[in-house]
Amino acid sequence: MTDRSASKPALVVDDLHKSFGALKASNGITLDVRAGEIHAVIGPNGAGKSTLISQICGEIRPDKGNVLIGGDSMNAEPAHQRARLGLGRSFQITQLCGEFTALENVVLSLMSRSGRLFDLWRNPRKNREYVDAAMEWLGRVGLEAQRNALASEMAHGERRQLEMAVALARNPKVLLLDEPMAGMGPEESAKMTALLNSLKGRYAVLLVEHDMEAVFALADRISVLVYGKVVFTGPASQARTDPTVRAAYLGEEAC
Ligand SMILES: Nc1ncnc2c1ncn2[C@@H]1O[C@H](COP(=O)(O)OP(=O)(O)OP(=O)(O)O)[C@@H](O)[C@H]1O
Repeated sequence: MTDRSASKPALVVDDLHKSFGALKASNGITLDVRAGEIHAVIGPNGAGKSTLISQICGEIRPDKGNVLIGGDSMNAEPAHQRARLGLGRSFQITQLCGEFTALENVVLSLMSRSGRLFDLWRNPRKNREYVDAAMEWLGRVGLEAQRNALASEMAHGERRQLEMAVALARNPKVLLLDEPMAGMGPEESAKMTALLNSLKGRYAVLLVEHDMEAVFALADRISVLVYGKVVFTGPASQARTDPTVRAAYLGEEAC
């Protein structure tokens, strides 16, 4: 068995600062995600979770601090280059092509990863290699049977599963999951939790999620963000009982 604690972090966030006017949305955030680890970031509304993700992705520039992937600083890299260097993301609001089928969405993702988007003018389904690979990803997220369904006509939970297939098809090293359970009922949440559980150990995952049941079922470590500051980082089992966490966020939910 590999000793994960000894491995170099796949993602490092080092002293990140970001203000919007007088509001410090990130106030010196430092955390890391190790290879194969699910590290959940939780915190109350407005704590700065989305702002953190946007800075990791390169959509928002920090005022100060650094984001490193595999030990390399990303500060000078635009968002598309970070994606190319191994940063995958599933969005809080779905980003699929609604007029394309589930299969076509994954094929397009594979094409964009291989830099062959110039093939777009052709019918993407003609390309056997992409179609076979896309089918495999659809199988991994449990959507084989829905391959010909239009993304816009799929149920919310299925669209989120498809989004995961689209993100995974790009072969990310680090996966940022921004509220993957948002808008899901208990059944869909349980399905997504099972899917994320099946990915455990293969990717470095930073998970932002309000669904505490899912967080405690999945996370190896939890960081708690309050007013743009990390007030706790540690194993999920400690987060449940830590007095700072309980006072800041979990309250009676953790009981
Ligand atoms: N572009 C912006 N301009 C001004 N203020 C912003 C901007 N983006 C975020 N904020 C503010 O920064 C703070 C952190 O917001 P953020 O969306 O990162 O929090 P969050 O933890 O993701 O919240 P939620 O759980 O509700 O999604 C909030 O007070 C928010 O109003």
